[in-house]
Amino acid sequence: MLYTRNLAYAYPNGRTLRFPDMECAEGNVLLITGGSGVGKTTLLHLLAGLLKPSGGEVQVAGTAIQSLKSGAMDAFRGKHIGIIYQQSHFIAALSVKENLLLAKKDHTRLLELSQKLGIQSLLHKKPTQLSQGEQQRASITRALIQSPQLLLADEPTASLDDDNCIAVAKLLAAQAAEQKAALLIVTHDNRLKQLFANHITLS
Ligand SMILES: Nc1ncnc2c1ncn2[C@@H]1O[C@H](COP(=O)(O)OP(=O)(O)OP(=O)(O)O)[C@@H](O)[C@H]1O
Repeated sequence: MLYTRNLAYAYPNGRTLRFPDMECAEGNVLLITGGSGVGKTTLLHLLAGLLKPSGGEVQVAGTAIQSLKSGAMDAFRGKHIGIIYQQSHFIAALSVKENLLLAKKDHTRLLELSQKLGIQSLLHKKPTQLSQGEQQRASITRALIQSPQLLLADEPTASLDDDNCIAVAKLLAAQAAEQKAALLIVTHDNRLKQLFANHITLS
């Protein structure tokens, strides 16, 4: 589902970041950890096609995404890749439900996912009225609504307490497995190492 070969990225006037080769099959989880500044966010942006690598290859669902032009990349991302950020970036003036329907106007799917993720009673609320853990569950719902084949999660548990951290991470993995999505979690949160065996540390 996801694999990379010889992936590298050079920021203008910066050093070249080189990443170990990685693979993640559908339904599986790959955890990427590493300290501040090692390139976790850069890697996630390369895998999402938000940055073009200066070298190497990223394959998602059989497509070498580094070769796609920007319009085609945007369309590919919308169809195949769901991204979950540490901060949920919801529009404050809209309800949670309205925010989630912006991702895809599919009421049936939204209802089904909200029940699974236990947020159906929160849909009418404004995002700021949700706790951090609830916001993360809403973010996961938003990423899942398009049934992506690749789920990328950037520090999804960093702002959560231990109980919520484990609950959110397990929920994310369970949903990825159920939908046969490959799940890649990029984090400096060492608490997640106990949950996921498939693990690469960047340095
Ligand atoms: N726009 C930029 N221009 C030049 N260098 C950059 C830029 N963005 C990031 N870098 C450098 O690239 C390296 C990797 O940054 P990145 O943000 O990917 O690390 P990270 O592992 O996500 O860090 P953190 O955990 O602190 O968020 C760092 O050395 C950083 O200084």
